[in-house]
Amino acid sequence: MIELKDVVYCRLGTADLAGAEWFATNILGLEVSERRRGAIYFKSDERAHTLCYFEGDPADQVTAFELGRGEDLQTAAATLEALGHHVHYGTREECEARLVREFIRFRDPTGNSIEFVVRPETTGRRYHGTRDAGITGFSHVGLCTTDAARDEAFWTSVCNARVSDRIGDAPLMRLGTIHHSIALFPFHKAGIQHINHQVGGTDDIQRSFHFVSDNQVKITFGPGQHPTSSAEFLYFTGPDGMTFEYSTGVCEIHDEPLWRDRQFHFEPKGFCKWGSAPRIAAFDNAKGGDGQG
Ligand SMILES: O=C(O)c1cccc(O)c1O
Ligand SMILES: [Fe+2]
Repeated sequence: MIELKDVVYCRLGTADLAGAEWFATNILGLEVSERRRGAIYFKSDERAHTLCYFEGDPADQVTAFELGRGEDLQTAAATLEALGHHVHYGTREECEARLVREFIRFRDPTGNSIEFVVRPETTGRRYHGTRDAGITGFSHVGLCTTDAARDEAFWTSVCNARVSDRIGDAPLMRLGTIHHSIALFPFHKAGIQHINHQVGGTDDIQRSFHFVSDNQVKITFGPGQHPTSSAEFLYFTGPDGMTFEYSTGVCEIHDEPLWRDRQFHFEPKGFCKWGSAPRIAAFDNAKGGDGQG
């Protein structure tokens, strides 16, 4: 069993690095932690970085998870190779570009590019964005899946993810006590479906609803409240069509052996208690999988 501790960063390719920086700082509210040739690193909490935009193909999207120790990485690589995944060992330069000691990269069964990393850098310094979005930290990622049952089995039997709830066939899975760190949404191709940052409270969600729409950024869902995690949320569209979510009040699961995953409807009421309807293809049965949005 590959023991994942947490989701640690996303890397997103873009043809417009300056535009991505503008959005990440002025709309999303992240802090630039470092600029390097062809890449900008963003901070959202005490970690050295939780998002990196780099000059490249927008289809080049990576999600990274932290593992315990170097030995665990060797074991994980052997497990993945035995299952037929091609595993790439990060070179020294690639490790430096990710602020980690070691990492491996492979593709999940859908084809999502995944990195397992050891000893990602932290700063011990709090994050301070120039726009006060109230962000308390990077929290979860939604990945596209072309076969939810197959990919759920990968994350829960090859790795240690546990299903907290399902919306239709979409599993929301935890790695620690937070309701979910990774979620899988049926779609016709691989990719990061959304990137979540937690914010301090309802005020931040409401303030961002106005701020984001006043700045001509497309709001695709919310404000609303998820019946699953009970988090209040807002979704909007970033560079290259990426969906970003703010949420607050995500529940924690502490009764680990007793918790039973619950089944919710894959329709607006399974996604929102307040009556908001998603305008996000992978959240919509009618559109999911046909490639729109
Ligand atoms: O927080 C949740 O429960 C949730 C549910 C559906 C989709 C999401 O992105 C979520 O974060
Ligand atoms: Fe989410």
